[in-house]
Formats: sequence, C-alpha cells, structure tokens
Amino acid sequence: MHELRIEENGNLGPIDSSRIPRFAGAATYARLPRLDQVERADVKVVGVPFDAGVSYRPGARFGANHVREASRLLRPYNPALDASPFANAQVADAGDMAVNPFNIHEAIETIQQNALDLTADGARLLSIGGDHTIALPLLRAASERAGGPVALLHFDAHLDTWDTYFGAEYTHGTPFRRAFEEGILDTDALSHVGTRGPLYGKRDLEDDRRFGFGIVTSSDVYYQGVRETVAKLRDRIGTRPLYISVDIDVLDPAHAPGTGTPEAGGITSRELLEILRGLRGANIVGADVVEVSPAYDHAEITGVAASHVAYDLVTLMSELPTARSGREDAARTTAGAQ
Ligand SMILES: N=C(N)NCCCC(=O)O
Ligand SMILES: [Zn+2]
Ligand SMILES: [Zn+2]
Repeated sequence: MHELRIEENGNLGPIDSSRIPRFAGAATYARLPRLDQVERADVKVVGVPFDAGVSYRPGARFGANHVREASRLLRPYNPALDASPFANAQVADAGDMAVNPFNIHEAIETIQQNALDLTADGARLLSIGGDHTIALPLLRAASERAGGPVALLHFDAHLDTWDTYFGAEYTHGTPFRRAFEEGILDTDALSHVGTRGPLYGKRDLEDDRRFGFGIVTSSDVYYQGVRETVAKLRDRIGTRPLYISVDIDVLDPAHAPGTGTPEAGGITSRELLEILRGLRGANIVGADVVEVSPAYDHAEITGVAASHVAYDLVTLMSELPTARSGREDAARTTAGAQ
C-alpha cells in the first residue's frame, strides 16, 4: 500500500495517521521512515535486540519492537517543548542491529561497530530496547565520535556500577564500572537519577562515589522536585558532550511494570519527561532507552512510557546542529558573503 507521509522542511516524516489508520502496517518508531527510505538522517533510532546480560527476568531482547508498537499514537508536534521534531530534522528508524544472542563479547563488538557506522555521517543515535549491558558499547562509540570522554546522565533504579556477577564482567549491572575503567567517561560530570532499593552493601555507594558519580535518588526527586533536580544536573553537565542512558526501571513499577529488575518507590513518567525537557540545549551526543521487557508489561504501560521518553529525547536531539546543518550553515554564510 502507498505510504502517505507528512513532509516538512524537506524532511520525510511519519505516515499521516489522519489518512492511514495508525494501527495499520508494520511498525517503525513513531511511524517514521526506515533509514533506507531516506537519503540521509540527522537523528537515527535503532533497535538493539539483546538481553544476554540480565541477572533476573529476561525479555528485553523484545523491547525495541514493543516500543515501536507502542509509539503508533505519537503525533508530530511536541507541545511541551513547542517543537516539531520530525520537521526540525530528518529522523529515521534504522531497524535492528543483528546481535549474537549466544556470545556477549561478540555482541558488544557488533553494537559498538554498528553505532560507529550509524554515526559516521554525523547523525545522532538513539538506541531502543535491549538490556543495560548495551550502554557500554554505545558509550564507547559515543566517546570515539565525541573525541574523548563524555558526560553521563543515567536514569535508573540501579547504580549499574557493580563489578561482576558469577565472575562475568559484562552484564547489565556493570556497564558503567567498565566504562569508568576504560576512561571513556568524563568523571566530573556523571550523575545517576532515580536510584533506590536495596544494595549488596555500603561499599557499592563508596565505589560509585570513587568513580565520580553524583546521585539524585528517587526520594531526592520527590523532596526537591523537578526544577531543583534539573538545575543540579545542568550545572554538572554544562556544555560537555552528553550521553543519556534511560533504564525504564527508573520509573515506579506502576508506570513501568514491563522490566526485568523492578524496584518499588520510583519516579513517575511525568517527572522523568519533565527532567528530560529541562535538558533542552544540552549537547546530547547519544542516548538509549533500555530494559523494556514486554512479557511483563500490561496494556503497553511500559511501552507507552518508553516511546514517550524516546520522543522527548528525539525532540531534544532534533534541535541540535548536525554535520549536515553545519555544512548548510557554512554554505549559507558563504553565499551571503558573495
Ligand atoms: N540494569 C538493571 N536494570 N539492573 C541491574 C540489576 C543487577 C542486579 O541484579 O543486582
Ligand atoms: Zn535498572
Ligand atoms: Zn540499568
């Protein structure tokens, strides 16, 4: 069937849901074009179907397609930010990475390489689905593209700076300790937001502090509110290249039941979206939304939350300069000078 798409500023947007029912057809993120349907893209959304790093409930390998399905109701104008992300920039769905489910080391290599390939043209990358293990190769790629260590804003119930599980170094509870050890994190600008729940011992927090992390716990968000939280984060991040990692279990299980390691007492989806919106203008070089496990979801609650988180991230990324807009600006300046 012919796809009737919204087109603005020369950017090919979503299938028009007022002319083709939004529940029809195969799902791409926000009904956006696939990457092979556009000449180039400023922001790419890619799925990472991998969950071989989990310590409890499995299923995040199915997260990306669940988020795509739940994203059919998104509309092209974002009133909270007075922005039209798909008109601002060419956004496209790059499909799923072909990740080896039987070999974690190979999977990590593949994710890193795919992320580098997808950003070779200066595009910004948002990854959806997968367990939190994947943040390590995505951070490696982001720091390579940024030309050095990156700031990290990590939304999660968990620290994910643990050392090993069953002797395994690469798991969903350990990506940020590995990233710290590899020197790809800017240790002056590392924050966890939304952490809560029991730890293995006090040592977990001591190690985490030693790596440079500041913590805004779930309770801190409750007591301080969104505004103070945003002010603190912005102060810490400044203009540094920033990677944002969103583990959907940062939300209370009432807002995101479909996840592998749920913890009571989480922030609300409203709080998370408002904090993200407060980061407008920050130099986001890459982002992920991970740990969506559809088998534990109900009525797409988690999928809807994740698709909206991704939507605000895409909106923020769509407003940032890309290699292409940089070239266009340069071309305009040159033309204007003649
Ligand atoms: N990254 C997530 N979602 N969870 C980590 C939990 C690790 C543990 O089982 O202690
Ligand atoms: Zn978590
Ligand atoms: Zn996590």
